Amino acid sequence: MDSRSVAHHIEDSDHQAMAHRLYTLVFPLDSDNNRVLLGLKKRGFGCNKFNGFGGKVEATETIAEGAVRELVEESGLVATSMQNCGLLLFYFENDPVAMEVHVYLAHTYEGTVIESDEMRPQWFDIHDMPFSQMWADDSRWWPFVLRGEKFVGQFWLKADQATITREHLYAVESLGFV
Ligand SMILES: Nc1nc2c([nH]c(=O)n2[C@H]2C[C@H](O)[C@@H](COP(=O)(O)OP(=O)(O)OP(=O)(O)O)O2)c(=O)[nH]1
Repeated sequence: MDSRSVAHHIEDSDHQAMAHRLYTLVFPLDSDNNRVLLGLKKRGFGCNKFNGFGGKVEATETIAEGAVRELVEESGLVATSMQNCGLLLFYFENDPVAMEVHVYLAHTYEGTVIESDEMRPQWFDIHDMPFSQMWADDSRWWPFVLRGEKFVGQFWLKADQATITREHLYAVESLGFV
């Protein structure tokens, strides 16, 4: 069990004991213009989907460090302030390892947006997200972001990694355990 995992704080005894692989997911916001930067994933897991910027947390870094690193690698932006806004847990059919995704909003950042090998960045209106080209769960929890609510979402998926068979999504006062 990864000691950085926060899954044991989630009241779900069936899943607390599972191994959790840690990921980050960062959404740079342009609040003045109500825009968010997404990237079209060009390869690998989630190919051809728009998403925030993130990936696996490496063994030698904290989750927040991983979030900053993945953002700069995939978008060119260096976050100067980030807020942890959500926690997503994905359980795939026939997979003993759950995905634990730490979601952040980047309110300020430096640098220039660049296309990377992995992502083609594009700004979107926060009220007009390309959900048909995003992961199926994203349209469920994005409204929490719009309302400024922190959230925890647990999603159970079929082995096709797309079909949600069950979900438990709720607002939390704090993600202080993260
Ligand atoms: N919005 C959203 N993001 C998701 C979902 N599922 C999921 O893994 N992600 C995110 C978490 C990570 O940011 C990203 C997956 O990480 P990755 O496989 O690209 O990780 P990586 O860059 O380290 O991988 P690699 O290709 O370099 O080996 O996708 C989902 O359902 N919705």
